[in-house]
Amino acid sequence: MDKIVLATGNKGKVAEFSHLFTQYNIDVAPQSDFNVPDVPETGTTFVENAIIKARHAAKLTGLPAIADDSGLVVDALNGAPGIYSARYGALNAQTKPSDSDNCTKLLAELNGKHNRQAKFLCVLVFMRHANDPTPIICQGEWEGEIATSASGEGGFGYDPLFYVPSLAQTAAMLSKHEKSDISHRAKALKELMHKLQTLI
Ligand SMILES: O=c1nc[nH]c2c1ncn2[C@H]1C[C@H](O)[C@@H](COP(=O)(O)OP(=O)(O)OP(=O)(O)O)O1
Ligand SMILES: [Mg+2]
Repeated sequence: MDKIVLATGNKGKVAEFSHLFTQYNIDVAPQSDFNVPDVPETGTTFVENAIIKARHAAKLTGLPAIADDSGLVVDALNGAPGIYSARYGALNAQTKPSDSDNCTKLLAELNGKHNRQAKFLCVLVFMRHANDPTPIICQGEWEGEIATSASGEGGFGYDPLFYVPSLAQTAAMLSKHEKSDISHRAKALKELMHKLQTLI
């Protein structure tokens, strides 16, 4: 199969995917290798935003593309930040918040709330080309709780706040191997690779 472009500008995702892809015989390169810029995520669902990103990268490179749209869904916040996870802690629409801005905002919103249940969601979309009318869509979930303070140095995004009760650790305290065994992204990719192999 052709080289596949990974339609994300997030270095944390790229690092996880490069580890995850080692178990599959597939040639994947991040969109930065082709100078593909970020595209506005104007959808109202994870699926729409993943399709927007995959289509954009496929269009600019002429290659098949895989995009990841993911986020944190918090029960006590009625599912927020959800598809807005990357923009959650922004002070205005122009500036992109840091991971730590987003974590600070999440802790403030949950201040005093008893229910800390949450899950990470990951939607992966594979498009054979920019006009592919039947993208392959897969989804993975990872259940956890939002801690009351950050811990751990690994991972990215909300990982320092995402507490996994069965391991008694936050996602940021796990090694990349441990996270790649159980994460929402790993689950979605497993399903995607299974579907792709039955097609090739
Ligand atoms: O495993 C994860 N561990 C911690 N945080 C995570 C994870 N997975 C997604 N997240 C957070 C990061 C970001 O705040 C949002 C994704 O937003 P999302 O638009 O999909 O990605 P992004 O804008 O960072 O890069 P891009 O759109 O180029 O793929 O959810
Ligand atoms: Mg994004």
